[in-house]
Amino acid sequence: MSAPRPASRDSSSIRDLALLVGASVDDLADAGSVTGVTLDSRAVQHGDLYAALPGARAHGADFAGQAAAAGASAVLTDPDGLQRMRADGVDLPAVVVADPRSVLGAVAAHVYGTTGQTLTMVGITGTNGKTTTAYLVASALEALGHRTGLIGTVETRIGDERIKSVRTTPEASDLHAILAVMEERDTDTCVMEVSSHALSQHRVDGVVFDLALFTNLSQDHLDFHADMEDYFSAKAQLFTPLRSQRALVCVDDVWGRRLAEQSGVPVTTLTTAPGQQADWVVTVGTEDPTRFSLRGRDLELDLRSALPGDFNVANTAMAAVALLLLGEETDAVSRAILTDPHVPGRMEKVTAPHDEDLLAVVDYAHTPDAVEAALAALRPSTKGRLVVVLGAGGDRDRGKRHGMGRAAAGLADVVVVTDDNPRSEEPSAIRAAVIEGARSYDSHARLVEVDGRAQAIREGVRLAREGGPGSVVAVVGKGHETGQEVAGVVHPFDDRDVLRAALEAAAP
Ligand SMILES: CC(=O)N[C@H]1[C@@H](OP(=O)(O)OP(=O)(O)OC[C@H]2O[C@@H](n3ccc(=O)[nH]c3=O)[C@H](O)[C@@H]2O)O[C@H](CO)[C@@H](O)[C@@H]1O[C@H](C)C(=O)N[C@@H](C)C(=O)N[C@H](CCC(=O)O)C(=O)O
Ligand SMILES: Nc1ncnc2c1ncn2[C@@H]1O[C@H](COP(=O)(O)OP(=O)(O)OP(=O)(O)O)[C@@H](O)[C@H]1O
Ligand SMILES: N[C@H](CCC[C@H](N)C(=O)O)C(=O)O
Ligand SMILES: [Mg+2]
Repeated sequence: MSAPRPASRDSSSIRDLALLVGASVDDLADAGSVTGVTLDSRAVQHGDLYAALPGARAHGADFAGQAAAAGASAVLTDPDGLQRMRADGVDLPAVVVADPRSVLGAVAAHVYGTTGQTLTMVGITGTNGKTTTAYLVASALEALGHRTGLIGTVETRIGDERIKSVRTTPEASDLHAILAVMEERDTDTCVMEVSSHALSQHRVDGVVFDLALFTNLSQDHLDFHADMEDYFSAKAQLFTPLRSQRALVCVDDVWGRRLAEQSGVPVTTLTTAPGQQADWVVTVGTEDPTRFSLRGRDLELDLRSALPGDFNVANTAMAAVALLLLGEETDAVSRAILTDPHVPGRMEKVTAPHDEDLLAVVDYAHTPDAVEAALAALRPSTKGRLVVVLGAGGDRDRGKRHGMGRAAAGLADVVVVTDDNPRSEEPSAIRAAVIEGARSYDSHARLVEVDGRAQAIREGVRLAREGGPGSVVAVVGKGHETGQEVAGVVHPFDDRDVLRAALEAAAP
C-alpha cells in the first residue's frame, strides 16, 4: 500500500537537493523541481524524485523508464544506476551519489519539510514487544488527550485514518511523507517501531527521536544480520546522539545491560528480573499476575497490565515509564495505562457464538523467545491440555525454526507443526526443521505434523477439545496477518477467521 502524501507541498529545486547531498550540479542548472520522493517505481506520482537504489534482487534504475512514464521529474541514483538508465534511454535529470540510500532520509526530509520541531518522536526497538509497547504508549497518550500518530508492523494511524502496513518501519521516503501528513493534521506525538532492518538501511535517517526504547534482544533475523553481535549493533545505533536524545532500556537481558552501559545518550533503566538493579524496578503481585508495582528512586506506582501474560507486564511498565519521561503526571499515567489498546493478533482471544470451555488464542510469536513467553503466559490458564499450532516463515532466519520447535515442545502438551508463510521455500522442509527442534526437547509433548495451516488449526481445535474442559489452543506466528505467502503468491488467510470457523464447525 502506498504511503499517504501531505496535501500541501512546496517544490524543492533539484539543484538544491544535489547541493544538499554533495552531488555534482554541473548538468542540473535548469533541472526543475520535485514535490515528492519515492523509491518504488510503482508508487511514483507526478513531480516525484524517483530514488533508483541498488538492491539484492534488482537495481531500481532498471525501473526508471516506468518512473518517467508515471511522471517522475528526476532520479536519485548511483553511477551504475546512471549508466543503466541512460542505456535504457531515460533522460531525466539525475542526482548521482555513491550511496543513494544513505542520503534518502535527508532528501525526503527536505522535500517534505519535516523539520522535527513540531512532533515529539518516540522510537521503539527490540526483538519482541515493539508493536505491543507502541500501542500501549499511543493509546495511553490518546487517553491523556494527545493527538497521537502510530507507525508499526500492523498499521499506520494518523488521527482516525488507518493504513495497513507493508513493513514494520517504512522506507525513509515514505516515513517523511507520513510525518509531514501527521504535522499537517496537528499530531503532537508519533510513536513508532524501529526495526533493525530500518536502522541498517537508513530508513529513519533525518529523524531524531525524543525518546528511544529498547525492549529485549533474542534470536531473529540472522538471515539479514551476520550474527547476534551484528544484530545488536544495528539496534544500538538508535541509542546514539545522531538518532535520539535519551533512552529507556529494559535491562532484563544481557543485551539491554550492555546497551545501557555503552549508550551515547542519557539512559533510564527498567527491570522486571528479580535481583536486577535498575532505575525502575517492577515487582509482580503474588495473587494477580497482572498487578505490579513500579518503584523508582522516590516514587512508587501500583499498576495493572490491561493485557494478559507476564511479558505484557514488562511492556506495560516500559510504556508507563516512557509516559513519565515524556512529562506526564504520575496519577495520569496510572490511569491512562489501564486503557486496553486492543493490539491485533497479540494474545487475541477468538470466540465462537456458543458457550464453550475452551480458550482459543491467536498470537504473533515467531521467535523462540516469543513462543516461550506466549506459552508460559497461557500455562496458568490451562486446566486441560495446552495445544500450540505453529510453523516458521520461509526465506527468513532458518536458525530460529529449531528454537521455536524446541520452545513449543518444552511448554505445550501437543505441538501441531504446520506452515507459516513458506514464501519461496519447500513447506515440508521448514516443517522438518521445526519438528527437529521439537524432538530435541526431551518432553512428553505429542507432536503432530499437518500439511496446510487451515487443516492444522482445525486439528488443533479437535485435539484441545479432546483434552477436556479448560483446554487451550494457541495459534501462533501470524497474528494480525491477513495473507499467507506461498511460492510468491499471497493468498487471503487470517488465523482469527480460520480459528473461529474451526470452533464453530467443531461445536460440541
Ligand atoms: C531485506 C530487506 O529489507 N529488503 C528491502 C530492500 O530490498 P532490496 O534493497 O534488496 O531491493 P530490491 O528488491 O532488490 O529492489 C531494488 C530497488 O528497486 C525498487 N523496485 C523494485 C521493483 C519494481 O518494480 N520497482 C522498483 O522501484 C525497489 O523499491 C528497490 O528500491 O528494499 C526494498 C524496497 O524498499 C524492500 O521492499 C525490501 O524489503 C523486503 C521485501 C523485506 O521483506 N523486508 C523485511 C525483511 C523487513 O524489512 N523487515 C523489517 C523487520 C520486521 C520486524 O521484525 O518487525 C521491517 O521493518 O519490516
Ligand atoms: N516483552 C516481551 N518479551 C518476550 N516476548 C514478547 C514480549 N512482548 C511480546 N512478546 C511476544 O512476541 C510476539 C510479538 O510481539 P510484538 O508484536 O509486540 O513484537 P514486535 O517486536 O513488534 O515483533 P515484530 O518485530 O515481529 O513486529 C507477541 O505475540 C508475544 O508472543
Ligand atoms: N516481522 C517479522 C514477520 C514474521 C512473521 C512470520 N509470520 C513470518 O512470515 O516469518 C519478520 O519480518 O521477520
Ligand atoms: Mg512489530
